[in-house]
Amino acid sequence: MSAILARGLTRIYRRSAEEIAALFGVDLIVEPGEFVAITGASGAGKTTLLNLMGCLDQPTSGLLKLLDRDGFVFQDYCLLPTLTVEENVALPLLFSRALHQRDRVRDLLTRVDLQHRSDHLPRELSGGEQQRVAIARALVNNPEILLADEPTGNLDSKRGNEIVALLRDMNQTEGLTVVLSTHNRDLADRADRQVKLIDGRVV
Ligand SMILES: Nc1ncnc2c1ncn2[C@@H]1O[C@H](COP(=O)(O)OP(=O)(O)OP(=O)(O)O)[C@@H](O)[C@H]1O
Repeated sequence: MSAILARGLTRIYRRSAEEIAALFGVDLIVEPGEFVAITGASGAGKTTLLNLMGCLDQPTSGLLKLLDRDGFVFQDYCLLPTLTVEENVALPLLFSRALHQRDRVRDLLTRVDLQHRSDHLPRELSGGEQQRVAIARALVNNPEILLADEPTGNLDSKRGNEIVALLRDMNQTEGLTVVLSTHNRDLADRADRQVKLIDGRVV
């Protein structure tokens, strides 16, 4: 079974009389354990595609099948400012009705090398550190698929490389399926496969 299967996936934004086809007839299969980079110029439809895969948005038409629960990482981290690092990572457990699994949270914070910062607030961390907290949070419910929209977009190239190395490591050691979008050619080259979008279509 594929991790992600999209057939004829289309998303049209309607604003009064205007229609913008952000994504048009996209066919895509991602196999379990793959590491795929979605590339393309600004406005090509990368965010639209990832939002659909993450069920943050609904397609206008087409078919989308997902193997299992997914975790989502945003370009601008989306951490809650008044919660500590540990509380941010534990937050999805609340919604999945799991008890606060302190061991799981601690394990993930160790994995992203932030075990010593668990009591800090997001504003006390650098951008790269905040993104590592966001990755730990996305993984806390043991998803099979990790979706990351420009996870390195706000970071310098050194920090960006560290984030991609971390995702690559999770992919190789735990078989996590990873789909990320990026403008950065070097980062895209480190994926198993690149899927390029031009004007909402896969080329
Ligand atoms: N809510 C919206 N209403 C109308 N048009 C939208 C909306 N969101 C996105 N679009 C349009 O859909 C197209 C695809 O946008 P999308 O954000 O998916 O591109 P992207 O490849 O992620 O771009 P970037 O690299 O700049 O983030 C663009 O033309 C954009 O202007």
